[in-house]
Amino acid sequence: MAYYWFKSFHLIGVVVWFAGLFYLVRLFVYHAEASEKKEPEQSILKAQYEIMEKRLYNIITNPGMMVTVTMAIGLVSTEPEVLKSGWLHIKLTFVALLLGYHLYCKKIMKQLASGECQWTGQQFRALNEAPTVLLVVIVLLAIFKNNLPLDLTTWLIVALVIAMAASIQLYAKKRRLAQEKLSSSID
Ligand code: HEM
Repeated sequence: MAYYWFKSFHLIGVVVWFAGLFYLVRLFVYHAEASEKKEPEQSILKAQYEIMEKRLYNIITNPGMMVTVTMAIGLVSTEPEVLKSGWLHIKLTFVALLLGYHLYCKKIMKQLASGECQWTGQQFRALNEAPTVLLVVIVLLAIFKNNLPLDLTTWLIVALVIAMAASIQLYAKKRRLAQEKLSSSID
């Protein structure tokens, strides 16, 4: 029974962690784009995004990560046999990348707060696709385990996910260009 409790809260942790990661980098987009605004709007926006990022990281993203990892430890200690599974080893490699991404976001947050970050909004938009790829791979490994098929269906699904991510980027770019055109015609 303990295993099911750990698994339930492992999944709840995953949902919270990813909600936090996705929203955090979206805030980085707005934070970076605030540099294009005139004063005092720029300083007001930057100060506000800094507060929002810190709160999001401390109250949602970090606790989500901790719950996921703690419950995962609960899972493997209840059923240590699972540690011998090949799929878990591959999954852990991707989880390590995800943890690296999580820590990198914290570094960016500090750089944005100190005004040292050189990233543009467009670069943050692209960065925000990285956890999507990790999410898809980790979930597929957790569900299919050692039977993850590498056939046409899987590659079609991967292509669909990439196409969706690319179209979101293109749509955002198109919308931004239209916005810039509108504001230059007003000026
Ligand atoms: C901290 C490292 C992690 C470890 C050691 C770990 C370990 C495990 C274990 C042992 C299970 C139970 C498998 C089963 O009973 O069939 C599980 C389930 C699951 N994990 Fe993780 N996990 C980790 C992180 C993650 C992350 C980051 C995600 C999502 C991005 C994730 C997604 C899932 C999913 C969707 C399941 C449910 C699979 C099922 O019920 O068939 N895990 N995990």
